Amino acid sequence: MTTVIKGGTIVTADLTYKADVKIDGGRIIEIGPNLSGDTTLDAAGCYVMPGGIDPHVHLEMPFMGTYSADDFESGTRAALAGGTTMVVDFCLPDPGQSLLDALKRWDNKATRANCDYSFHMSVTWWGEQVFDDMKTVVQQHGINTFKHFMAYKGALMVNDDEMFASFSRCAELGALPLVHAENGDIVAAMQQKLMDEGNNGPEAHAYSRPASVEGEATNRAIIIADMAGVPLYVVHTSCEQAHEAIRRARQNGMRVYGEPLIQHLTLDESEYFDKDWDHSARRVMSPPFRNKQHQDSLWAGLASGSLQVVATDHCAFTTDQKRTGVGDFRKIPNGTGGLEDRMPMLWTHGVQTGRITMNEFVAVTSTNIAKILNVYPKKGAILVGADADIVVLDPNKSKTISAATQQSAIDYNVFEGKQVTGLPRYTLTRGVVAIEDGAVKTREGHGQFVAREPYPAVNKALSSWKELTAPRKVERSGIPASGV
Ligand SMILES: NC(=O)NCCC(=O)O
Ligand SMILES: [Zn+2]
Ligand SMILES: [Zn+2]
Repeated sequence: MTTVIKGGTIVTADLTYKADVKIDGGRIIEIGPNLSGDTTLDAAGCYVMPGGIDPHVHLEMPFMGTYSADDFESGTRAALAGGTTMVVDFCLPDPGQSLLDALKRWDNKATRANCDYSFHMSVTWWGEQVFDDMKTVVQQHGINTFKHFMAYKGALMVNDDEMFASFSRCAELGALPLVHAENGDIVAAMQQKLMDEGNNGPEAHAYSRPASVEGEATNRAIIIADMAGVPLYVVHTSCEQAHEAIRRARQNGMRVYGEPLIQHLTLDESEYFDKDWDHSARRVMSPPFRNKQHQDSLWAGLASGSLQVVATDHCAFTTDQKRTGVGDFRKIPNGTGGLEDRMPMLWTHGVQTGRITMNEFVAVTSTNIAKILNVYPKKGAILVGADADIVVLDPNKSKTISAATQQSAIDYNVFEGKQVTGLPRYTLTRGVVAIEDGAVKTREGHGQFVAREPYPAVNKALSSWKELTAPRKVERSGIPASGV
């Protein structure tokens, strides 16, 4: 059974042209004019683009004494409704737990996914078992990325020596380390100080995590990665200080990638000063929202290429869950939603305002991360042979974002009331129509795990350069006698 997407304009990271797209067996089999098939999807007036890839989600995440409310079913349904066709979640081993045991749990949770997915592995503790498991994870489980939390002291945080050991192991295995970059020691001290002073509301969450603690940690992670001879991906880059460290490293020839979130690009710190406790607490996430100057820096990074990916860090908690932190902001579960809204918000605030082009939109929502994760062109491309993960975006279709009509399981939306234009007419996941003009036709369990090979090229280049420039003993003749 073939499907043809007819009459649209194909928009990829580097090309814009009119053509039809023919699909069979979940893949693109032909691109060209006047194609016909068993089923026709009308794309007149629409842009036919690679489906979005969100490389940063936490579905049913065990965190801060609870679980994030969207699981792989509701989370991937929300993703598809917004034009995202692949998500990457973070497998989180408990302290002392083997990486492989943790992975079994994540494999079980993900069986309900409506779209394709993959996993990053988190390094939450260090020891011989983790060292050994990392190899198995890369070589037998299709995971080539390892996440390190520099924050959440006493829980997920790892120290510099552990990071250096893990980054070095990544270098050997052809894997890419990821970091949540905030100085966890300073955050913990600032949190205590604020509480001691009676500053216990959600705004204190933001006060305890200023941009400088993110900038310092980003720079430190970059130096550690450089010493280990490995590329680095910095998740949820929210401020100029972190962006500046990434920009400088890239100018110095280091392979460092930065990932702003749609929340940081479009929402600011004023949300934390709202008189309504619930309103502010619902927006508590780490790093917190910043001011307009930081937002301008992030937008400039996307336009100039110093930042490469827009994600969501979708980690949604209900109002009831957030209320655990009444009287102590440290107990408010950290995280916000965004999976359904990333693409429409970025189209509206990025493409429509002229901050980024349509092609840059495709690059930062799909193609760049497909390349970074080593799944291009299976994902992130409109090419013959690629998976038919496609969004047919209608640039004239509008809606007002509202919790009342969203797919996410939570009872509010941080973008509530925002008007967005540019919505999917169709979202296809491996050739199957999941969204049709707002109607949700997702199939629970349709999603498949996407295995990712290690990266021979980048890591080989870095290790060759490292070897070439390594310190060498100077051989000397006629060494003078010791002066003692
Ligand atoms: N970002 C956040 O506040 N929650 C999710 C966990 C993380 O990514 O740090
Ligand atoms: Zn994080
Ligand atoms: Zn996260």
